[in-house]
Amino acid sequence: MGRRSKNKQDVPLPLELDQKIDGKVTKRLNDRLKYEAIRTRKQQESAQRATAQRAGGNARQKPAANAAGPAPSTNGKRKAPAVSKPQKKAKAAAKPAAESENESESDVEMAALDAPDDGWDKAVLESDSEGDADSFDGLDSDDEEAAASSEGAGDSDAEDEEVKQMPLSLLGDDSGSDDSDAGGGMESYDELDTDSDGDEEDGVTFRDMEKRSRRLDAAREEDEELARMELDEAEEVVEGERELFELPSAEQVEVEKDAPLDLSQVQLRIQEVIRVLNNFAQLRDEDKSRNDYMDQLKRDMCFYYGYNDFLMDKLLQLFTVSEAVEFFEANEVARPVTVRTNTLKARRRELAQALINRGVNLDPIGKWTKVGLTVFDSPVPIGATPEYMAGQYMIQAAASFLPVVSLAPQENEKVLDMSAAPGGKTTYCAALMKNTGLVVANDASRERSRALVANIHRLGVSNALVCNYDGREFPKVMGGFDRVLLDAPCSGTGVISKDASVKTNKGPEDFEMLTRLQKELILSAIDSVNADSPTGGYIVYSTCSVTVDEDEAVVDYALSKRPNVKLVNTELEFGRPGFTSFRGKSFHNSLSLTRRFYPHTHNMDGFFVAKFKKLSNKIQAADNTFVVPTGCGVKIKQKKKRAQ
Ligand SMILES: C[S@@+](CC[C@H](N)C(=O)[O-])C[C@H]1O[C@@H](n2cnc3c(N)ncnc32)[C@H](O)[C@@H]1O
Repeated sequence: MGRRSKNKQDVPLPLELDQKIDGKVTKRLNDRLKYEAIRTRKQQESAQRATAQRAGGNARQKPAANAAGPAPSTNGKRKAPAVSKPQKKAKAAAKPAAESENESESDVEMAALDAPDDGWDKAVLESDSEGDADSFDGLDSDDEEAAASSEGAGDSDAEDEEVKQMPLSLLGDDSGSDDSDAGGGMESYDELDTDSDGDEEDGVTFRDMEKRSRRLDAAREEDEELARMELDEAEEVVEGERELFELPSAEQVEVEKDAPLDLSQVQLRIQEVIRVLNNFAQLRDEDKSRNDYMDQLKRDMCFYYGYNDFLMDKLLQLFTVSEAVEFFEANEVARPVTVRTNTLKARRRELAQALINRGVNLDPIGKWTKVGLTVFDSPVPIGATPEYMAGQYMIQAAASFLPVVSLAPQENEKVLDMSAAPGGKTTYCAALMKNTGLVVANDASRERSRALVANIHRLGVSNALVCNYDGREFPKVMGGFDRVLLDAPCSGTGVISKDASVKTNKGPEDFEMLTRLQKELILSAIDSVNADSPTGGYIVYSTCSVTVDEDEAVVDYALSKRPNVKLVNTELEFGRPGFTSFRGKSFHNSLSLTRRFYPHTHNMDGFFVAKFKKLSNKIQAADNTFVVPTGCGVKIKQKKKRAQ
């Protein structure tokens, strides 16, 4: 079973349901408990502030509740906060480290709690959003470019309105495609403020807004700091009072098999065991080994998070125990919904405006992509807007952009997407190639290819050819590609937040079968590329799995079987280097050029990307002959190398 993820984009559940899912305590509930005391205190503060303001006082008062220390628990004793340090870290890590500026769910809640009670800011925000539709209607792309190029000189109401609605980060980025940047856009609210007569008529200027906003930010930061201090203090007290943690006896373990503890108790034990493991010399029980603690931890984490033993073992091999918890926690939270602008049909700025007009709350994904948007919430189904129907965007996970960014297909090239359905990457390739050249979109599954064809039509792709071969046969069907993408079938351990069944539905045989297939496919992908391509000669291998067996081990196998390729830089700006050794096994040093992406560090699906350059179409065989490999070990002998 395990904990279930809750999509930030979902309609919020009623509180009672939200707190208990599958009868288990969720992290959300823990967060709520943690912040309950703070919320109560803030309400008191707010009331005090209002009283002080009514009495003519201007100064921000230090909250009395805080001066008195944290709110006492019901039994009058200080209690440890419900959320562990590892969880706090996980929460912080769930913020996109590399680029995105999304707030985590509970951060958003905190921000809401911090909102002043006077309603002023809310009123301003509401009136802004009411103006959305008018301000963007009729703004065609020419107007938009003119507005952008006049940089700050705009004095029309429409421009003022536009600036109020658009996220600042979009204002400075008018590219709409990966390779162009029209620049322009307003730089800051200060500039805008120079010509905001219309707003002054309403008694509110942008400068006012900005000042108020800064004051509120400062107040919020102060509050957050106080809350942090309180929590740390409470944790320290508990730390000091804590008794030595004892592992359950063998009998207790047996009893728990039939009558498991409730989730909050298991969660506490997980925290305790991690605390011991992280300070083993000091906190261990002399009679217990590290393995004893690890065994208990695995049992508890399997139960708490709902993984099978096999996958739990595999994942624990990847991370330290603390980081493993961060990974598991991140898998309980849905990744942000992201869309890719289809630059064959729209520019990102225009698309963003159209969606904002529909009340969609969005932002660019990050600096690394000029076509991605994160959708925070939407009053309309994001997969059913007129813009979606018109093919202006694809709903696509941010991590799924990465293999295509790395592949970097060029105009007029011949590109193979070896396992293409449902077509997120095929259609991105076509867009980067501006519908020129040829994209062969292959997938072994005819069933899945229906969605591929539908997406190709919807997005207006006209340079794609769809086929249904087993990728392992491909070199015998067609070859000479400038670039090949192999987004391989995999176990999906990077996308557990989307598909929790991955936690339990794979065992050792599945991994064996998958890795064999991946190894055969990667050789076919390499053999399908023309090393003499004037513009390319590249292969990108990607998976949405984080296991080394499916990632580095497959790439290392390819390097050993195909000495006519080498790994090159993925050209991706972030991501962790791949492993060059793992559990006593060494991989080729160049594996450090591959990139790993994790939900808990990058707030995107777990992904792996490796990029090869093919150096020659032939390889030298052991018997000194040169062969042109054609995938899966089928070789055509070439003439013997002349004796030296
Ligand atoms: C990770 S998905 C591909 C996702 C796709 N690249 C995208 O971005 O939308 C892997 C795909 O591999 C296909 N597949 C599985 N075995 C295959 C094989 N032997 N040859 C080609 N495709 C295969 C599956 O049908 C599945 O659609």
